[in-house]
Amino acid sequence: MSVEDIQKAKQTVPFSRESLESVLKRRFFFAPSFELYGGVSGLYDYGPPGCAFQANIVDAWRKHFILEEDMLEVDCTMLTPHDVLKTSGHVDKFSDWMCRDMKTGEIFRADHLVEEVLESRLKGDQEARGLVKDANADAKDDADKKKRKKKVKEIKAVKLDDNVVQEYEEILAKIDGYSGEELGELMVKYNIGNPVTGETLEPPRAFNLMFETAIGPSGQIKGYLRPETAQGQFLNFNKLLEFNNNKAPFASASIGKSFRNEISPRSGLLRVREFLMAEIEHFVDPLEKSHPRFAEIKDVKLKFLPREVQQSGSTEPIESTVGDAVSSKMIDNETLGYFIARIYLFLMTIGVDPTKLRFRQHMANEMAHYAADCWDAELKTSYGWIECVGCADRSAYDLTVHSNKTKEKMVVRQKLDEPIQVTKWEIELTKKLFGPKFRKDAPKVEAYLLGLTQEELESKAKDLKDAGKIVFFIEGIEGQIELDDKFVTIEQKTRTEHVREFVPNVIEPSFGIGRIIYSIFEHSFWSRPEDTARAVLSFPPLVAPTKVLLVPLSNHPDLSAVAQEVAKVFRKEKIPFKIDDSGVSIGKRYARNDELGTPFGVTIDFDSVKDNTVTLRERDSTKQVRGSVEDVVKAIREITYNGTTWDEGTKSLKPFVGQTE
Ligand SMILES: Nc1ncnc2c1ncn2[C@@H]1O[C@H](COP(=O)(O)OP(=O)(O)OP(=O)(O)O)[C@@H](O)[C@H]1O
Repeated sequence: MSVEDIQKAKQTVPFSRESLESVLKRRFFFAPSFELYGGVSGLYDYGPPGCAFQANIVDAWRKHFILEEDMLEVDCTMLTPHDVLKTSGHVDKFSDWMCRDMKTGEIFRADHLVEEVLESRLKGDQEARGLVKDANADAKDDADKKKRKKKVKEIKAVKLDDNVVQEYEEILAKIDGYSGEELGELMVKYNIGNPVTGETLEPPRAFNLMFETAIGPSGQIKGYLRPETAQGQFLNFNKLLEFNNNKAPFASASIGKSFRNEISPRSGLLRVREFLMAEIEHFVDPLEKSHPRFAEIKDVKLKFLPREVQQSGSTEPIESTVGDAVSSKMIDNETLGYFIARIYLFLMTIGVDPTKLRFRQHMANEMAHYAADCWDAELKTSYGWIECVGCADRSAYDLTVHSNKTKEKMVVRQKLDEPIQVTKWEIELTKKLFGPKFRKDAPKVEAYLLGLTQEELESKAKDLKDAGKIVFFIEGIEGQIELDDKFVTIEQKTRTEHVREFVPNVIEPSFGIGRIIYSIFEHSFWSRPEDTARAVLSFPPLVAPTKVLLVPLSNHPDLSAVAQEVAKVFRKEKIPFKIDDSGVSIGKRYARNDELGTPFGVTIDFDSVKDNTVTLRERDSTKQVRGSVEDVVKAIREITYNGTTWDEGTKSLKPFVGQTE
């Protein structure tokens, strides 16, 4: 069955989240954690097919990025001490805006609340204008009708003024960029309160999303569960640079769990409190952000939603090649463009629907102040457009702040062809005076002064000149420290340098694996038009949890014996398979596996006993071909792992019209 045929089937039987959820639950792809105890929102366990699917996606990610790009993988601890996350800015700024209903105690995430309320008012407006089709037109049965009716009831059909519609649309296009204060103003201006009771809510206040903990029995080391894997990679920068023979650019990568205490996690796997992330930190010269392999991807055509389009209140993407997007400066630089294209190619490999993917640029107020540019790969789901991969140019921020805090240089040294004259602030210490004055603290004070940045030295030089002394504090040393020019001199000096030192900039593609997994569930889910109860998950064979369903036609011992022989071959070839020798009809057995997304069925019948041939069935088209076990296994291997098409992979096999579904 071609992609077009599946699209047609999807149009005939519209997507239903309830049906998908029922399949995912029934087949135990994932389930709420601690269900027996009532569950905790935002925490999920993956079952066998979910685990296999996730493992295959991670494997594809590792091959697509780490192997293909020769990245340096690290696996860092999830427990992070306070100082690290204080320096990175997470302790002070990693928060969302929450508001509380003083009467009911309910808590809402302010931006999501504004978004939901305005969206539902716009839907109500559409309905009042007669633009919404009868919600029950394609209801499956009475129960379905009831469910829909309940939903429709929640949306009040109220016509809005045209200018209000425009204001709402503009706000929604910029919803990710508002501050708490701005959200509070919007809530007052548009009378947004508790959506059920209408009660006014407290003004939004910042809620830090990190889970706090204490490390060690004394509880004295304050720490957090990491909210991203990035910090571990930054802190290992010097070791990685050395491992890479001191050459840049290079990239590190890490796959692991991150934790965020989301305010109100309600959209299944899309917003959870513990999730698997795969992150890349590509360290690049700030003056040279071209990419040696850019030519390979420059013709990739993508849908972009740049800042200017969003500012105008539109959500209509622009189609452009990555090459044009970089040369027109829509994307800041080649390396960022290269990664955006590689993200796209990866998402295509694992089964994302290209018509439901766009790259949205962050608005200026949505980006961290240090970021040079940032694009999100957003996937369309029944929950709307969801950010699944962030791709940011974080400039030199992270390495600079950690280096300033720890006084450890984090720089790349590049030998220059021609020496250059460099003027810098330099500090000199009269060390023999430090011992008597500071005793055991002398080394600490010296290290502090020698670690001052150029900006700090400039300002201290001014203090020394104007006030005759410098004044500073050091953590762990009591009181303020004052030093005059007998202890330190700070001067600008010009020297000839043969080596250039620079703090690399970081381009960071950051993948939320769970969000991608859920989006693929939605993108690959459809029902057979001839029997709408028969649902299929059309995963690409590469990532499908199980590749083959092995089905003996009956329980006859001769067939079981052949099945065991064929199973041995799959085991040897390391092709994940399952035998289904349950007594149920072959159609039922296939239907069960369509729901698990198993791409191939291999059927064993009485001819197999005679001539060692088997039937190979393709999940989507239900096409069947026949050949020797050896040829069938070869075809499965080619199609699954080498990306060969069905027609190409099975051309040496004979078409087969035999067992019916
Ligand atoms: N609560 C979550 N549950 C699942 N995945 C998440 C969650 N938060 C972030 N991610 C994933 O991690 C990736 C990188 O995180 P990033 O900090 O850029 O997200 P974010 O901008 O905070 O997301 P959002 O605005 O949706 O909360 C996201 O693209 C997403 O795929």
